[in-house]
Amino acid sequence: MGERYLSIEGIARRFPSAKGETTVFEDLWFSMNKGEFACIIGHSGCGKTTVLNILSGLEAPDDGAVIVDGRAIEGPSLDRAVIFQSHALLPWKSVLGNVAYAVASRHRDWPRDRVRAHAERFVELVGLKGSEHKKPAELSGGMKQRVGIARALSIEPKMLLMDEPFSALDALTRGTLQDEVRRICLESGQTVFMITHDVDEAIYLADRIVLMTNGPQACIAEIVENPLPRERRRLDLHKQTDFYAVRNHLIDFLVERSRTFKNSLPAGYDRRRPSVVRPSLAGEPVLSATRRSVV
Ligand SMILES: Nc1ncnc2c1ncn2[C@@H]1O[C@H](COP(=O)(O)OP(=O)(O)OP(=O)(O)O)[C@@H](O)[C@H]1O
Repeated sequence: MGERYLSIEGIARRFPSAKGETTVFEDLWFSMNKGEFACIIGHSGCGKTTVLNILSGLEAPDDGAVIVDGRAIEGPSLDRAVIFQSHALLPWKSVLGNVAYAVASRHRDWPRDRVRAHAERFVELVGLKGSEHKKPAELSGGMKQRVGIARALSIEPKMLLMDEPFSALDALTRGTLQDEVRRICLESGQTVFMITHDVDEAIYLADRIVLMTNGPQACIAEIVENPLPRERRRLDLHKQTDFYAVRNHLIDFLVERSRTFKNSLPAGYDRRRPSVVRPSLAGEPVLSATRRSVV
């Protein structure tokens, strides 16, 4: 990690509404380095999916820009793969067929056997070897989500964009897939931006957690740096010294400060530089701040 990969620069999104126009969010600033894993947390309607759509290139911001690898996003790119909560698989194609379809779109000059071998590698990576000839209708929710993950990973994107990818799964499958995605992302050095409502999931997966205030006119309240060591195991999280410090901080934000934050902004608050906080049992240091204190 280290080199800057993505910069969100002052983006806003507005939609027509009964009152004329609603600003969902405005003046969002956030940047990510290559290989970083960021989660975004905020209440329903604050605009998380809209931000992700803008990062994918499916939507354009009304103000501001997103720069990736030095260039403004102007549309979708195979460099940025999206994993949705619903799997969006092609129902008439097999597991392997769904993945191979993505590979063939990425590598139009590859012969069929090379496409197939590449797709097989990713089907195996997500633990679906043996089910490669099944159609989506024959798969459980967890298996379908694995196909979606294999399909996104198979095009070897520079960035993964994930919209609550595990939320529809049972707890056991969710945990296993979280482990696999974390391992694969760490090994591949992919940059990941993920939406989640699950505080524990964010603490397990993310290097940094972006906290959005409630909408409309949502903004980034704070960037939370994860104090846990990067080498961490899901089942040991609760034994980590700072786990409860960061967990309490996130829950406190969701319960209270996401609602009140905008009304208590100090004069001169600079949205370009939201506070950076690293919760710890040893106190709660604000690493950089444009406001005086963190509750
Ligand atoms: N195409 C659209 N036209 C009009 N309003 C829209 C459109 N897309 C999103 N919105 C509105 O923008 C707001 C933010 O939507 P978005 O789905 O980004 O929120 P979210 O934070 O992802 O919510 P959730 O957590 O429930 O998925 C909502 O009020 C939604 O109704």
